Amino acid sequence: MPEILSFPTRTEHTPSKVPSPMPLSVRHLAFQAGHTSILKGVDLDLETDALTVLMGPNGAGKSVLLRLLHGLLAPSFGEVRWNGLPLDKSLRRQQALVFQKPVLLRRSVRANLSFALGLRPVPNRAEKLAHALATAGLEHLSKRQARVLSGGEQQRLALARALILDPKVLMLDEPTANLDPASTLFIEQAIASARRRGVKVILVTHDQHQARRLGEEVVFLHDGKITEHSDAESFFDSPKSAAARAYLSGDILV
Ligand SMILES: Nc1ncnc2c1ncn2[C@@H]1O[C@H](COP(=O)(O)OP(=O)(O)OP(=O)(O)O)[C@@H](O)[C@H]1O
Repeated sequence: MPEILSFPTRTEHTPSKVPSPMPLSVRHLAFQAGHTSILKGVDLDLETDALTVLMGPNGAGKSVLLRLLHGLLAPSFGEVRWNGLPLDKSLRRQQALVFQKPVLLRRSVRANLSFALGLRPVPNRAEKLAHALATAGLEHLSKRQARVLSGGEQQRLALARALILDPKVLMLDEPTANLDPASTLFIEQAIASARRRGVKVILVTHDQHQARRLGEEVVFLHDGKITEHSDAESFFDSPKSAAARAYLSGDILV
C-alpha cells in the first residue's frame, strides 16, 4: 500500500504567534513602469511570524511587491525596511525567494544544493546537504541534471535550496501553480514545517484552498493597493472590501 499523506491544516500546523524574526515595515511604496503605476502607495507592517498569504487578481502587483520586498526591484518611491533597516546585502542573505517557475543551475541536483551552501561559510555542510536531499525526497535523484527533473521535482529542489541556508524569511510566488496534488502537498508540508521552525513565510497564491490551509493572515492587493489586511479566518468568512468579496466569489474584477 502506498503511504497516504494528507494536506496540513491550519489548526494542525500553526503554533501561536510570536514576533517575526525579521519584522517588515513598508511605507508609501510605489513602483512605476514607464507611465504606468503598478504599485500605488503600499503601506504594510508584518510584525509576527504568522504565515502571511498575499492574494489578489492577476496583474494586481503581487509579484512586483515580492520583488520589491526582496530587493530584486527598486521602488520608484517609498521604502522597505526589515528589522527597521533599509534592505541591504546582509538582510537579503537572510531571506529566500521561490518563484513559480523554478530557477535552477544547469548542474546536478546535488550541485545546485552544494552551490547554495558554498555561498557562505556553513558548518556541517555534508550533513546539511544530506538532510536537504532527504527532506526534499531527492536522494535517489541527486546525480541527475536539474533541468531534466519533472516540474514537481524541480520545485522541491528550488525550495530545498531556498531553505538550506536557514533563511529567516521565505517568500514564495505561486510555488505550486503548475503542480499536481501530490507535489503540492509535499511543498505545502515543507512550508508548514518552515513556519513551525519560526521562519516568516510570505506566500502568493491564487489557490483559495491552499490559502485557507496555510494562511494565518491575508493581505489582499487590488490594482496596486492593499485593500485588506486581516487574519485569515475573518478574511475568508467576511471579507470587508468589495474587491476581495468579488475575487473570492470568482467575479471579474476591473
Ligand atoms: N519589471 C516590470 N516592468 C514593467 N511592468 C511590469 C514589470 N513587472 C510587472 N509589470 C506589470 O505590472 C503588473 C503587475 O504585475 P505582477 O506580476 O506583479 O502581477 P501579479 O499580481 O503577480 O499577477 P498574477 O496573479 O497574474 O501573477 C502587470 O501588468 C505586469 O505586466
